[in-house]
Amino acid sequence: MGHKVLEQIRGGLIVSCQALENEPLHGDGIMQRMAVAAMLGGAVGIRANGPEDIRSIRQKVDLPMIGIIKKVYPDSEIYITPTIREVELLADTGAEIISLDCTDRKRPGGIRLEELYREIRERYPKLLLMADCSTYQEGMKAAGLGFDLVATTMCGYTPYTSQTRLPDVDLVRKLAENCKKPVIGEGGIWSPEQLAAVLDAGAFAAVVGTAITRPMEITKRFVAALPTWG
Ligand SMILES: CC(=O)N[C@H](C=O)[C@@H](O)[C@H](O)[C@H](O)COP(=O)(O)O
Repeated sequence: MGHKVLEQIRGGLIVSCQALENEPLHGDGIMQRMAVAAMLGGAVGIRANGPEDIRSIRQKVDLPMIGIIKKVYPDSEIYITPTIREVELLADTGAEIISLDCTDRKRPGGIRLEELYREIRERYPKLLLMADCSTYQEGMKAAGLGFDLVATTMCGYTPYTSQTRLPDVDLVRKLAENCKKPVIGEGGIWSPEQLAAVLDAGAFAAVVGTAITRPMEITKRFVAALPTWG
């Protein structure tokens, strides 16, 4: 199964359709509609947050899904699929790929990434696992552990990486050249030109979220560009 899913997403655009509880587009089947729009627009996959959205999208969209659960624990900064509990919930949804934070930070309960990885593989051998990383070292480590896909998702979102040059095309290139796993360019892609640059740098596929599915953030960018008069 894994191989087929990878072939389906190769060279394509995956659209992230997420709205957290505090965001205007949360609930009411809106992410399902976003995902249908993305599919009709030519997306090859969908990234979604939480069992409810994943199941609802699945009813209308027959594309590979990257499932995550964003959950904040008091003892860790890691919030994308932080523990085995979120993996269990995601495995139940049938999402083909599960993505988890693989940054070099303390995990909830002090569990090490190696331990979590081993447990997931033992219990869910068929799942494809994607590593949301912020640096080259983290990506190489995840690839070495056996993650099926390595993504640049967290670049710019850890205290030791910077948002100033997203998308980090050089990071994509370096990982694609060295990690021997499909690399997913994700994070800060705002234009078709940037998407093309990420793929040109060797990404296997790329994820675009905010620039397509978060109208509040898109509006902010336009508003910020308004000339100030008077
Ligand atoms: C850092 C983090 O929490 N990233 C999240 C991961 O699921 C999402 O909020 C992003 O929208 C997603 O990665 C796509 O990236 P962008 O929205 O920049 O195209």
